[in-house]
Amino acid sequence: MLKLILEYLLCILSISLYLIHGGRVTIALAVIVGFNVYEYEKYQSKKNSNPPLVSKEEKPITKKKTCCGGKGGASCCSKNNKSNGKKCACSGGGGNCGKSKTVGSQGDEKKTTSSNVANNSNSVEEIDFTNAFKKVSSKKNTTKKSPASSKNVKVSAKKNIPKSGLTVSNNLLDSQIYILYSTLQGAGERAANTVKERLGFLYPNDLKKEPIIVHLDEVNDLEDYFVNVPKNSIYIMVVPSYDTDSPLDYSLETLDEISNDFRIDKYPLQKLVGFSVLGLGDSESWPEKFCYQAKQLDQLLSTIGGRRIFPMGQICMKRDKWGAVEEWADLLGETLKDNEPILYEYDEDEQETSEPVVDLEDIGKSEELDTTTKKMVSENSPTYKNLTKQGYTVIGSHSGVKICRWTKNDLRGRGSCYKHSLFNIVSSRCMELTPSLACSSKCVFCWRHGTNPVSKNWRWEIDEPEYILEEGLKGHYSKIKQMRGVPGVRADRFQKAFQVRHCALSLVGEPIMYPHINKFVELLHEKDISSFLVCNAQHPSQLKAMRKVTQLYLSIDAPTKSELKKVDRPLYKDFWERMMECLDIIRTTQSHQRTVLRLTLVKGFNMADVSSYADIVEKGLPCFIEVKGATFCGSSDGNGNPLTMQNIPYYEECVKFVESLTEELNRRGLEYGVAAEHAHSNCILIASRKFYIDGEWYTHIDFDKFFELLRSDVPFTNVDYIAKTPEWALFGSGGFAPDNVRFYRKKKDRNDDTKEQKQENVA
Ligand SMILES: Cc1cc2nc3c(=O)[nH]c(=O)nc-3n(C[C@H](O)[C@H](O)[C@H](O)COP(=O)(O)O)c2cc1C
Ligand code: SF4
Repeated sequence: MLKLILEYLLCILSISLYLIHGGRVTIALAVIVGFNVYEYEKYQSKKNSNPPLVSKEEKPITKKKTCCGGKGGASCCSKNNKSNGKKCACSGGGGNCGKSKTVGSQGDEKKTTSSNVANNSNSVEEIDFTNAFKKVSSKKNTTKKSPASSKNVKVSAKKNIPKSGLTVSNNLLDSQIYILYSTLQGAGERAANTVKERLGFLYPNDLKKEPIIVHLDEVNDLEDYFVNVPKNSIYIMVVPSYDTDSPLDYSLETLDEISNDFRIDKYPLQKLVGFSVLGLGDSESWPEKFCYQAKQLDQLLSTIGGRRIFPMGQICMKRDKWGAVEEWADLLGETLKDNEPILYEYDEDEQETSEPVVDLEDIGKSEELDTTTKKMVSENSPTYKNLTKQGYTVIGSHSGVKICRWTKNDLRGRGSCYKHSLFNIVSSRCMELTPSLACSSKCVFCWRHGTNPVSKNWRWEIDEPEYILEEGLKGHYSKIKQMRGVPGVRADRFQKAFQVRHCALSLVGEPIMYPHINKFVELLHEKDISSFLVCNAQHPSQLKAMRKVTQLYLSIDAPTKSELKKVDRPLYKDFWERMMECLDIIRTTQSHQRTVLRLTLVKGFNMADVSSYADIVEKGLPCFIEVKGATFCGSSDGNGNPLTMQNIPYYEECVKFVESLTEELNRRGLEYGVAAEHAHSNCILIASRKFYIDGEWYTHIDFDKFFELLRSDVPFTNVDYIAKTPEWALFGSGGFAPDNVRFYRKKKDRNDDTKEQKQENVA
């Protein structure tokens, strides 16, 4: 206003002087006035774009952002547009507001983008959703960018995350603390317990809620933990680092995926009150990579919106004393008591991406793999030691072979496994092998859970199939050789055992994940070794691409989405859709194969809903349905297995289940019948009636015919290499082969049987 009056007076003065002096002085005066007005404008705009930096002592200003949200029409944005030449970051729709990306869901007016932080430079804005942190200073909005700062701005704009701010003073002690830990050998668990104990001293006087400890491997849905963060929580992450494959890899992979997933909120951890990471490592043996995974985790948490409330601890397990863990935890506790605002900074320069992953779908191009890719199980890794201790021979870096108890049994003339009764596999000539020790599920009944690597994608070095087969056979034969001194081993069977005829591709992990699975099966067939491939129904594209196998299994561990999630704890979010797709594939593309659905019954988990199982069978129309009671793997040895003996069904319960399922299938017009059994293994076979010829079951395999057909290059189907099911294997006959001697333990009870079964796997 004052400026206008001044300009008005000056104008009158100029005209008067012009009339008096004839123009020269007037021109000079007009130039002076114009210059001053210009200088004044410049000063005002500079003042607006340089808010004072907020010092730690200053109280954060909690005024909300001044953007119109669309209501202010042109006036809101035009000023900023004029001053810096950029679009307004208003998320509202009206007026002249420029369009820009908003973070997360629409209409959440508290969410701001980095660009609105940059543009509304004379306002003070909120930078998170929880009210735990508020932005008090936005960095200066430079119009001329140096190369470094332009890189920053670019990353920041892409990330849409504020670069710095102060938290509001909120009471951290009100939060629920989760201590999430990872471990392979136990130090991580011990450290997490120590942190819990030390923070526990603050409860209930200071801390309102007792800290909760969580083993990351036992979290059913890890993604959910980081996307749908529990309200008012603090995550304290305790993690060791491994330069070999370790369980933490999966957590890092999940966080990395979250940060790159366009479908979900990019900053889900903004809802977290805060986080802190405690890294464990060994700086003497791994000086270059000391606590490197803790650092990656710390950065990833920050990338998806997490706010560090306490500096990352890095503890060397060799050099530092255990007291260092206590010290870190105590300091963290002290910090929680302190309500002073915390400076939050997002430093793009420090953001590193975690391990590159190779999508299983792209694996055909595996030769181009990054040479820095890790080994799945390297020789110096604790996983390797665990596996070898359990009797596995680790082949190369991702395959394993082990002789199962049935192979030993059969060598001693005590009978084969259920696959002998059902399909004619002789256990003493069977090799159990997996080309992928890693799996994409964490099934509750898996005896290996807790020690095998888990991943959705293949992200490791790849061994050649020729090498795996050669070394696998070597490993298997060396274990057979060891049996020569065992009492009761039959010389004829011992001799034949050195010519493997069957390969059960199951053991542990998910064999179809191995990128060269087709080549591997081909090599088996070249050696007249039949192939029994068991898949977890999570990799439809690999299943579709499978060439001929002797028998193709899909494990169906539950008939409904919610039960499947509970039993298999799959890593894939779309696990149900994947399973449905696999069922479609075996009904269509792979219908020429001998297809089997394997149902593993777990009492209290997946036995109740017979009708839903019938839906599954109807969708896949398999040749066979192999129903097997789960075996007890022990739940007390810390393998994360929640099953108890109460979850193991009795044989009669399995029979009842099979009969009702068959009845239901027949009621729907699907022609299936109960064909064979192996009562000792709690295993019963339902078969399609196309294997019931002239009043007799033909569920066995004619292996010679299979190889003959394979070599003839003539297309053939599942009914072209069948053999009659012998009397002793038929349902109701028990399934014990006559040329064997039944062996009873002296004091045999159900628990003894279970102990035995612990050795047996579900191959
Ligand atoms: C095979 C192997 C690889 C390791 N790699 C690293 C490493 O890269 N960086 C590091 O700081 N520590 C490394 N360590 C040390 C572990 O992180 C350390 O011993 C930690 O305490 C193990 O925790 P845990 O017992 O919970 O598994 C490695 C240890 C082993 C056995
Ligand atoms: S049971 Fe099979 S599918 Fe399930 S986790 Fe174990 S290996 Fe994987």
